[in-house]
Amino acid sequence: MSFTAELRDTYADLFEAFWSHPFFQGLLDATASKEAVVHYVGQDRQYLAAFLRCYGLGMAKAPDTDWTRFFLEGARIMLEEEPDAHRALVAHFGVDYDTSQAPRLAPTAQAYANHMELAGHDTLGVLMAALLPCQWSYAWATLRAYREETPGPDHPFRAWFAFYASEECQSLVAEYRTRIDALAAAAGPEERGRMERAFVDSMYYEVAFWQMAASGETWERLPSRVLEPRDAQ
Ligand SMILES: Cc1ncc(CO)c(N)n1
Repeated sequence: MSFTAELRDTYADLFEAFWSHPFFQGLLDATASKEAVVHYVGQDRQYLAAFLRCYGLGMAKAPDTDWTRFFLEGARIMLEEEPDAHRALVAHFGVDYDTSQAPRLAPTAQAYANHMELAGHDTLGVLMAALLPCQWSYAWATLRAYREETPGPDHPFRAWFAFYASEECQSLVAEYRTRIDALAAAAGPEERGRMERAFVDSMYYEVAFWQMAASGETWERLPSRVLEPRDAQ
């Protein structure tokens, strides 16, 4: 079995948690609240900016121009096409995409971005393993949505589902997997272990990102005793 097929198998529970999270299910049955969706889009916009910086770290590691082109194409899709998927989410609530920006990443989203960036200071294989869940979880879950209960033409978030389930996003995942499988096959057991860890942590953060959106997590929502510590005893 390939490295990524083994990851899929071993961490099937995380894929299921991603699918069944109430926020994703709320997008699927179109019951997600305006507040949660707008919070999600504001955070995700900044998350994607962080992801693009990781593509920059990948470019700095590219062993040849084939890899450079891979990162370039991934960045192009993220810059030019993914924002339209976001627009489709907030448009349903009459919210303008450009005004749904968050001033900064919430703790969970920041932790995820930090994790990916740190992986960008390890090997190309570790970086790729940390980036894979972003592409894979969305492409997998939206394709499953199409197979199980196709978001129809009247679905308010149809364009969002259609983007991630598209042939373009599916083949991007396939390409990520081919490249990661080759890197894993060439890596020693220690590096492969770090690749697995990087992947699992990102999968965990993908589920946590839904929770961040659903709960409206921000730094400001920390309990007041943390923000305003009492005098030291
Ligand atoms: C947090 C997160 N993960 C994955 C994707 C898919 O690109 C996204 N837009 N946001």
